[in-house]
Amino acid sequence: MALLLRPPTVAAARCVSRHRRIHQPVALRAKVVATDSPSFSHENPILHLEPASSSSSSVAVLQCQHFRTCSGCSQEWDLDRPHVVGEASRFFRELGVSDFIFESGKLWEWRCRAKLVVRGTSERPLIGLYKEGTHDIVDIPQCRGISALNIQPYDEDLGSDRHSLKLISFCIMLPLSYTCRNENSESSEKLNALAGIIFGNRWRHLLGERDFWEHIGGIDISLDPFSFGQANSQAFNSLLRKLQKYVPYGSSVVDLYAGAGAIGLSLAATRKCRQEQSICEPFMSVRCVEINRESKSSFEKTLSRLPKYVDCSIHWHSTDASSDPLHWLKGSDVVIVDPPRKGLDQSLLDALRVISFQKVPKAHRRYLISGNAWHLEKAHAFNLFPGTQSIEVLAVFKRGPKFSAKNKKAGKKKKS
Ligand SMILES: C[S@@+](CC[C@H](N)C(=O)[O-])C[C@H]1O[C@@H](n2cnc3c(N)ncnc32)[C@H](O)[C@@H]1O
Repeated sequence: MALLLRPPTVAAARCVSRHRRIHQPVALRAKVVATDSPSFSHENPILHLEPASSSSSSVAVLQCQHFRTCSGCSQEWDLDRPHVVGEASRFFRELGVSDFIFESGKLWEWRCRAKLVVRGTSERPLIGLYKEGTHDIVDIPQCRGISALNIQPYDEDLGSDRHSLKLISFCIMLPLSYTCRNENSESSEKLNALAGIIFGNRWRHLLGERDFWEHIGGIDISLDPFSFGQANSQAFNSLLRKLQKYVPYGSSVVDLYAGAGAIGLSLAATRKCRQEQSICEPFMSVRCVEINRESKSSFEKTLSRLPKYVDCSIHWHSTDASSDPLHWLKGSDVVIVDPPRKGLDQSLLDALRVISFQKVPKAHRRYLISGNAWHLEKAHAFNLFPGTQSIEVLAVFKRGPKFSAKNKKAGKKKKS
């Protein structure tokens, strides 16, 4: 089999634990990237895993009047240090990562996207989340996570920042997708007065700016209502910036579970695939693989706004990443995997093991890092959902077994 994943390859996984209460066990979801050279630096401010000082904990308090009733948040104190971080740290230490780091950004009003339920009456609408374990709506006008409900509507004359626009487009449109399935219904006509409506699997733009743009990871990213979009753009931006440092210039990247291609396209733009690159420099390519066909138009819009100097081969593939995954791994130096919460598809996991270390006996191929097929190199955690027990971890894997500093020294001596 001709596999072009050249050793030593790096893989990075973005893991997520989404647990409402701290006593629940931690589960991690992974996003994988594979690269050739581990060049990276730490330029962003990083919160290391040291006990939080009393002064910092007194500052990072949720102070939300809905905390007891709303199911959105599960941690009221130390928002900059979710309890789950300790568990995650132990988890990664056991896997050989001693310098697990956790980065926290905006702690309030960080949420740019929210799916809220609308109930109540037209005189007194209730907009919020279900009460834990019920179908009762908790109205959350003073929510500290999103500023949507306090925000002034976008004013063409006065202007408004991107954040306001974003909140309006997503907080108004998504609830309508739930209440208005029939385009010809009486209520849908009434709703036509609003900005945009989602009908089943399509949406209609009615007024205002048609396209919604965010500047993340160094590029303008277009997201329509059907494309996956991260809830915390600022923290996602930090994650992307970190990830970019692990991807060598000129890599062949495959972005599996790509959504609208935010990760793949930001790598294409930032890993310097310039026209004027010399003949001996490697040529970068990016393939985005996504099952949701609706994301393609967002991908194409983003592509159209990439800087002119980006001159690498970039392709979109509307398909299931889990069917014939080897096809996507072959010829890739970097594999990014950012699956939905259910995690990586088994077929892809199998393919990653097969492609990474062909000599591992079949019986040992139980986990990505078992049998020394891959080893976990780094883990950077990001506070993507302050107030909850959900963190996202960019985990970097390299192909083959981990060599200790001692072994590395010995190897170098031998070479010389
Ligand atoms: C967590 S989102 C990640 C999106 C993107 N990486 C981002 O950060 O914007 C997971 C994406 O995987 C897609 N997906 C789910 N199952 C898939 C499959 N079997 N093959 C390809 N894409 C899939 C979903 O439609 C969704 O867009």
